[in-house]
Amino acid sequence: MVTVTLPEIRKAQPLPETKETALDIQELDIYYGDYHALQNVNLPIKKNAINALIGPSGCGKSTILRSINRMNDDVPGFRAEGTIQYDDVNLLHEEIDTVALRKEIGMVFQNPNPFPKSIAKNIMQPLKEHGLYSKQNLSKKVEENLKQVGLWEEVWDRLHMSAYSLSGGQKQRLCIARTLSIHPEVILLDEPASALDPIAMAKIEDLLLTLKESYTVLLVTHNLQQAARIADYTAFFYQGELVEYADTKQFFSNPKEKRSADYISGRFG
Ligand SMILES: Nc1ncnc2c1ncn2[C@@H]1O[C@H](COP(=O)(O)OP(=O)(O)OP(=O)(O)O)[C@@H](O)[C@H]1O
Repeated sequence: MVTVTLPEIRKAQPLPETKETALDIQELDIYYGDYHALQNVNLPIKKNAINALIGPSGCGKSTILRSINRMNDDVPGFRAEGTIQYDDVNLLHEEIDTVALRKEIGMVFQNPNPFPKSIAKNIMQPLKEHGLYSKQNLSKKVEENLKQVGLWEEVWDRLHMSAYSLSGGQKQRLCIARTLSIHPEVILLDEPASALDPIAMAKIEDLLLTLKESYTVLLVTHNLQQAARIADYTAFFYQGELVEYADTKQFFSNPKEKRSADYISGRFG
């Protein structure tokens, strides 16, 4: 019999907890003026995994996404202390190039916000802006991107129609395709399916499960069932504090903190 040691098994098939960290949030404090919105948050965002941020309204979930992408820089009174480490860069460094940052770390919002252009141009525009195309391969790239989000079959014969003619779920998948077109490493999604019907939501969830093979996914969701269904890791926030971070199965089946148990059983929030 061939025996395999534990380290060998780990090497062959990484356990979820041994996944590499894509973004490492360390001692993060966020202020809006005098308001201390996030307090000493330490959280690893795992590579090639779906990382869910959950918690009641106002607990700071969107603030984390917006801080990673530096979208709060212009908010009056906003201040961030601590580190968000990405490779060898602290994303909070004041001299960071936010255009380059947003190419590596893309964002998808709650309400689908396609450009007021044709379906094809929604994909072409970022490709052009980032010099990622040649005339010969532009339509091929559009096709590839739309296939990546399962939209090609639905829209191939109306690529030149306005993106506004799509359904809500289709618009959201187009926005995800647009984000993917410039090859980010990390995708931040702020409640991407909360405005959608259950079928469109299921398509987004299936898509995220596919995307995690190639990308790191950081998902803010109010929907606990969604986090339980698709997230590999779950972080629960309450009033600006990270209460618990765990493997999703463990978090929902055996939370360590009373506040987590109360929240997932609907006793508050
Ligand atoms: N631009 C801002 N100026 C002042 N305070 C803000 C600003 N944005 C957020 N806050 C405050 O920071 C806290 C965290 O807000 P945030 O939007 O991150 O919460 P959230 O968990 O994403 O909430 P929701 O689930 O309702 O979107 C809240 O108390 C909010 O009022």
